[in-house]
Amino acid sequence: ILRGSEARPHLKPYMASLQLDGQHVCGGFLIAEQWVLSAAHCTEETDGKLFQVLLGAHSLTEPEPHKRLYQVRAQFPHPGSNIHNNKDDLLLLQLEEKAELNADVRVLPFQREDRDVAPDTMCEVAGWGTIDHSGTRPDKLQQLERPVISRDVCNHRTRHDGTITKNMMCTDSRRRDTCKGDSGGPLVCGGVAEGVVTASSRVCGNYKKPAIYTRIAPYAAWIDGVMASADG
Ligand SMILES: CC(C)CC(=O)Nc1cccc(-c2cccc(CN)c2)c1
Repeated sequence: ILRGSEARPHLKPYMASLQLDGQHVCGGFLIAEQWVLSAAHCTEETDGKLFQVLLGAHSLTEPEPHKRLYQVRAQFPHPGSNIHNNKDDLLLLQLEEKAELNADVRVLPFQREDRDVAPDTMCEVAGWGTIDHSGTRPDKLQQLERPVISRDVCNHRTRHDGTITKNMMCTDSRRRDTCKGDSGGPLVCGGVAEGVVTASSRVCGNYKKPAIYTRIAPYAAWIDGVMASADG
């Protein structure tokens, strides 16, 4: 998160840190006791290894009462996702066991009605992604409030030039923006997860490249189907 602020500790108890060998790679969030939603492109540099999922954390390094690292039983990238574009950029992770829910670990509901969030709506995004252009990583969760911008503005030829589909949404990226390592985190509008951070053009803080999110509502059936089939 570029030019955000430290989140109030444990006030976003749905936040997950997807880790490899103890290193934060991407964000995610708890959508059910045994399921975390994130971004498929986060698996680009994992060469087949499974993530570990840190829940209940504010600091990535300090001991905290309800902080716990969960093993992942299985990862389900959306079948339509690929490394060449941002399409269907969703990843479901089934935890090895149900997460222990408490004040610092809670499920976040996601939007199921497939209707665009109105432009200028203020939404919030959080993550442990880089906080400056030198790639400095924060130890503590950062947050940022950003206004939604219309798909037409986001698709302008000087912005994302028609690549934003009806399954994506955008927020203003002037100065304050999501960045590397924030992918997979939720865009929360009115207490409901409306989108999942995608890497889009992999530039940060440039107003000509608004932040892009995969809208969740169009994928509700896919999410329910995977959870139902894998839970048995
Ligand atoms: C395996 C993955 C971590 C690779 C990756 O995602 N790289 C990467 C590099 C630069 C910017 C970003 C990035 C993320 C989220 C939002 C944005 C744009 N606001 C950029 C993402």
